[in-house]
Amino acid sequence: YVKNTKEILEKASKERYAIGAFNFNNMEFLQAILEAAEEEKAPVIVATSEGAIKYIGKGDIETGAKLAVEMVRTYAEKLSVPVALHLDHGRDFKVIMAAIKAGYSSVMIDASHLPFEENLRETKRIVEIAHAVGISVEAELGKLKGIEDNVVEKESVLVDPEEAKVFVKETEVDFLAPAIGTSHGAFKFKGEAQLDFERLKKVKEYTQIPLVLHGASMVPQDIVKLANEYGAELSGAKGVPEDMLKKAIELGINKINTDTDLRITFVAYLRKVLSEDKSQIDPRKIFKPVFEQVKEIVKERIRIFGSSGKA
Ligand SMILES: O=C(COP(=O)(O)O)N(O)CCCOP(=O)(O)O
Ligand SMILES: [Zn+2]
Repeated sequence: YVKNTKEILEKASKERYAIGAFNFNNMEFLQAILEAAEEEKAPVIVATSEGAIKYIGKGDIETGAKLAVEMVRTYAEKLSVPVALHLDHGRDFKVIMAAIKAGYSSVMIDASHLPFEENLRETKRIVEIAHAVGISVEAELGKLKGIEDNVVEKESVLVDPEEAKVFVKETEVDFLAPAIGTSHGAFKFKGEAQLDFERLKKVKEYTQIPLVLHGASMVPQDIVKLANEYGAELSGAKGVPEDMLKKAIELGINKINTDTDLRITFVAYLRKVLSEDKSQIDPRKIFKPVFEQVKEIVKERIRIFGSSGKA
């Protein structure tokens, strides 16, 4: 169990590969992600958003954070690969404190919806507290398009590399998520997929710290098609193409947030299993083949990110 996420990201940054940061909301997704990392001999980051912590704790933040840490630590001590637990999109101070107290390896303070100076101040405050207890901090500059938790970002505001330089220097944040055109969910990009690689290059040059890509799911069309064949309505779903992910990694992305690809795989195969085995009522028999597929998609992502065999 990695005590602070910066450890594994600094190595990835030096060697120009990326580590997957896969979101989980329950035991089965966590199992699939950790099995995939073990089979790929890859360091891995597992992440819970604030919504995931509330879901795991049935509304009680302390319970959710504690249970997440216990589950991850218990599984991780049996594995040969490094596992870090990260708070994704921390916005509520109470939730960030609960994660730190429970023993998370890193926390994200997401104040990117605030003006620059306020984002800087908020981030600085969390960095001081987190660093005092030896854990790493992620922050975000610029805004993703699409729905971010309860904030609907109509227009994405891309990162300003000059601001990034000042921001990292002033806050001493350990890794940064620069907005370069991605958005959360299964419907990315208005038209053609495009990322602002020029900005990314400058942010890496100016900050020299590990960088994070949010909204990085690829939304595989074959799995979307399968889901739709079994009754889902996901037409028009679109993700980040593989060549763009690889280019982003070459230019300095070292942590890649992936949630939607696991969700689509889960939904497609759950629908398939339920429609093919109509008398099955044992959840273990329903979930086993479904999460086998979730594990496979995580392994595929780990291979694309270049972290296979890096444990
Ligand atoms: O960047 C990503 C995932 O991007 P993706 O949608 O492209 O997988 N994330 O930070 C995941 C955010 C999940 O938040 P919530 O649990 O509130 O739905
Ligand atoms: Zn995100």
